[in-house]
Parts: sequence; structure tokens; C-alpha cells
Amino acid sequence: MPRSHDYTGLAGASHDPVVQAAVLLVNLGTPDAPTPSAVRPYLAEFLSDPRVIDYPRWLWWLVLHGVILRVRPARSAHAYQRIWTPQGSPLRVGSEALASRLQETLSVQCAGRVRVALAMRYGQPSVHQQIEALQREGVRRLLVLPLYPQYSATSTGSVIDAVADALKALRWPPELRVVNDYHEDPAHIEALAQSIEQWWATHGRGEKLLLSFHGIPERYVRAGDPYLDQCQATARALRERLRLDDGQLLVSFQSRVGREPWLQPYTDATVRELARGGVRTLDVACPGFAVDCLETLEEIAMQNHEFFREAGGDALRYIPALNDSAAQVESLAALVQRHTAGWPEFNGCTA
Ligand SMILES: C=CC1=C(C)c2cc3[nH]c(cc4nc(cc5[nH]c(cc1n2)c(C)c5CCC(=O)O)C(CCC(=O)O)=C4C)c(C)c3C=C
Ligand SMILES: [Fe+2]
Ligand SMILES: [Fe+2]
Repeated sequence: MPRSHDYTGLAGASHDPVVQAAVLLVNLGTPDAPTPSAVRPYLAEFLSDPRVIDYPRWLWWLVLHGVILRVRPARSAHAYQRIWTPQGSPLRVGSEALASRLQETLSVQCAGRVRVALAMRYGQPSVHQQIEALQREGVRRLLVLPLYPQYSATSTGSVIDAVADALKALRWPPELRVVNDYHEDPAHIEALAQSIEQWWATHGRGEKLLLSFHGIPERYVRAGDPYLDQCQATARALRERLRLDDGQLLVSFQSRVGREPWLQPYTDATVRELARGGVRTLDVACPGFAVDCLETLEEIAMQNHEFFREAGGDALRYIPALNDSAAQVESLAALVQRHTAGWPEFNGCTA
């Protein structure tokens, strides 16, 4: 009989491997080089995802291929060139560093029984490749941890799609858990608060603190995406922990693409308004980004710094993401341990 499906399995391999658990960190992904020809396939994959842009496929295909992919790759490549490092894209370098430090920490805490791997939602290594690689190593329990503290269908939801697609191809999928969000996790809030306080201890305190989150279309929130609520909850928790009022700690949304309204207030309008209103030093943190990337290093620390100065401000000071700091590694390790409760590989792990 011809077979209608070809599932990936471990034919011939022992079905009694050293049972292992794995944590798969997933970040957005980034181009392989800061050039239009490398940015184009990255944007094509990203912007073809219906979770990100939900217009009717035929209409969007015409706009994407007819207009956007002719114009945007050159513009984005120019932005990537401003932040590219000798090791590559900051998002990739930072995510790899975080994964390897989390591996070190969990290896110590769990006596070497847990694997940490990193996948990119768009580009390489893909979620599919990494899940197959883990399965070849004998991993039978998988915790997926998208590096997005706040859930959005456009980010976390899309990672869940990719995981589901990858598992569908397997003959014997592993046991699965997924972290939906960690926007109010106390250790995460404490790590953010301490990094802001430490930054202030070194550089002094600006007149106001702005928290800038990546935006999404307003329409998605009206349709039930909890992202706005979760951003506001993160901001509220930080405001309380840092003992600030809502005149001292403000929230805005950045990185708008296209013409429809996105979540407001917009970050660029907000920094200009603050400068025009007499604020001279403004501190900006981006708690929605686990690792620094184009959107923080170029859009905030460079572009919005320029907007702030053009409108009369002196300095917009970007407070770096948690990246591979000990505080972020420890808080994610604790999160992993909570979400794997009952899995034998995690029995007896230390804190
Ligand atoms: C067009 C729609 C977009 C939605 C919706 C969106 C949501 C969203 N994005 C992030 C995190 C990141 N986005 C990054 C870059 C980026 N985002 C969009 C578009 C949307 N994002 C584009 C087109 C780009 C590429 C750069 C550009 O051309 O402007 C990045 C940085 C990637 C890097 O390589 O450094 C991150 C991270 C979240 C969390 C989110 C929803 C909440
Ligand atoms: Fe984005
Ligand atoms: Fe941007």
C-alpha cells in the first residue's frame, strides 16, 4: 500500500533512551546579514505569517510582493547595519548567550538531566529543526518557552503554531508544555526593577521613565488578544515596585507598521511631546524584549533619541534589556522549574 503520510521517527533506534527533558527557548528571528538580499527572505517569511498580518491572503500577497518586499528590505538593512556586531545580529548573539547561560544554570541545578536549545520563529534554526534534533537526542519531555513576557497572538501564538506543526510531523511526539507568558512573574518583575535601579545608581536618574512595548494593531486587542492588559499589568507591577506614580512612569507602544491604528500612545509621539513639554532627560526601558535587538538598539536608542533631541530634549537614555544577566537567567530557571513540576528530570533540582 502507498503511504499517504511520512512521519519522522527513530526507526532502528532504541525506544529506551536516557529519557531527557528539554527547554526550547524561542525568539523571533533575525536576518543572516544586514543586507537587502538577506533581509528580504526574513521579512517575506515573517510578514507572510497570518498571525502577524491577517488580511485576506490573495490581497496581502499582492501588497507584500508588489510593494513591501520591494521597498522595505533596503530600509531595514540600513537600520540593521547601524547595530550589527562582529559576531552578528544582536538578537541572535544575545539569545544564544542567554540559552547557553540558562543551560549552565539548569545543568548545575538539575545535575545534567535537562537540555536547553534555542530556536527562531522565522529563519534558522527553525522550531521544526530544533524539535527534530531534540527528538534524535532522545528527548521525551519538552517545555517551550517563548522569549516574550507578554502573550500576543502575533508573537507567542505564532510560536505555538510552529510547535504544533513540528509535532504533527513526528511519529512519537514528546510530552509538551508551553509557557504562555510571564508578564507578572515576581522574579521577572524583580529582575527588571533591579536592572533599572542599578542603571540609575550608575548613570543617575532621568526626569521620567518611559516603558516602551512593541505595538500591535488595536483591532487585534478588540478581537481578544490579551497583550495590552498584560503590558499594563507589567507596567503597574514595576510602578509599584519602583515606588513611582503614573506621572513618573509612562507607557507607550513602538514599531508601528502600516496604516491602521496600533496600540497608543505611540512611542515616537510620546518622546517628542515630553521634550516639548520641558523634559530634558528621559530614561526608556523596553520590558517586552528579553534580549536587545533592532527595535531597542536602533529604534529606541538611536531613532527616538534623535526625535527627542530634535524636539528640544537633551538625552534619551536607553536602559538595556535583561539579556544574559544573572538576574534574567535565575528568573527563567525558576520559571522553568515551576512549569515542569512533576517531570522526573526536574525532581530534586535545587533553586
Ligand atoms: C507588521 C506587523 C508586526 C507585528 C504585529 C509585530 C509584533 C511583534 N513583534 C515583536 C518583536 C520583534 N519585532 C521585531 C522586528 C520587526 N517587527 C515587525 C513587524 C511586526 N511586529 C517587522 C517588519 C520587524 C523587522 C524589522 C523591520 O523591518 O522593521 C524584532 C527585532 C528583530 C531583530 O532582528 O532584531 C522583535 C524582537 C513582538 C514582541 C510583537 C508582538 C507583541
Ligand atoms: Fe515586531
Ligand atoms: Fe522597528
